[in-house]
Amino acid sequence: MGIQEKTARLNYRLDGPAGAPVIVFGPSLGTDLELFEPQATALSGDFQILRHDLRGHGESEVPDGPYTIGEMAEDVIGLLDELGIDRFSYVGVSIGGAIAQWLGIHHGHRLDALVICASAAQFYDPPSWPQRAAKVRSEGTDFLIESRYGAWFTPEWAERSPEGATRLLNMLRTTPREGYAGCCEAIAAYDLRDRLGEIATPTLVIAGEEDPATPVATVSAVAEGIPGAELLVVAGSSHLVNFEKPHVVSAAIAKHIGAVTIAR
Ligand SMILES: O=C(O)CC1=CCC(=O)O1
Repeated sequence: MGIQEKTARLNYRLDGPAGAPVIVFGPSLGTDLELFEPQATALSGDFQILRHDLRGHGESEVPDGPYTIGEMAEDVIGLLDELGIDRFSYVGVSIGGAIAQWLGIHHGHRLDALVICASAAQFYDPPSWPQRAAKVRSEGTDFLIESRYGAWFTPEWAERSPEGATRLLNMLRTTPREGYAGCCEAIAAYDLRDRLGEIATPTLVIAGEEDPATPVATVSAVAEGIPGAELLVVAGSSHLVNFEKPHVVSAAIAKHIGAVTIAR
C-alpha cells in the first residue's frame, strides 16, 4: 500500500475456543458478518471463527470511496495484527472471495487454507459497476432488492425460508450508500486473472450451480488458475451458497480446513 493509504476499522465477532485454528470469514457486497451465522454455529466447536464486516458495510468504518480489493484485504490484515493473530484460514464469498485471492497472493506465508465461494478473478461487466455505484450514491440500495431473488438466492429457497431471505435483504437495505458504492468501484477495477498461479495455499473453490452473478464457468476458472485447487459445485443454490446450502458448505469447509490444521 502507498504511504497515504490507511486501513479501515472493521467490525468483527470472534467465537470458539482460544487456541483452536482461526478461520476468518469475509462477506459479500451488501451483506454483513451475519451472512456466516450458519458456519459460526456449525464450526465454532472446533475452530475460532472470526467474522468481519467489510469496510463501508455493517458496523465497520465507512471511508469515502472508491475502494480497492487490496485496501479491503489490508483491512483484514490490520484487524488480525490488532488481535495478535498470525496464522489463519480465510473463507470469502463473492467480493470476500476476491479478498481471499488477494490474501493468497500477498500474504500466503500467514495462510493455512483458503475457501473461495461464488467468486471470480474478474467480475462480470466491469464498466457497469461505476454506474451501479452512482445510482446507489444517489438513490440508496432499495432498487436492488427485487433483483436479489435469483441473483442472491433461488426464488424456491426464498419461498421455503422467507425469514432467511428477509434477513439477507435487510443487510442490503442497511448497507451505507458510500460503502456499497466504494465496493462497486473496487469490483470495477479488480482483475487477478494473471496472478492466480501465485497462490500456493491449499484452496477449495465453491460454486452455486444456479448462480447468475458468478456462474459455474467463472468460478471454475478460479479453481483452474490456482495450482492444486479443488472445485465443489453445489446443486440447487444461487450466489449466497453458504447461506442457501449451509450444511453442504459448512461440511466442505470443515473437511478442507480441518485436513490442514487439526492434524498439525
Ligand atoms: O450482489 C451482486 O450483485 C453480486 C456480487 C458481486 C460481487 C459481490 O460481492 O456480490
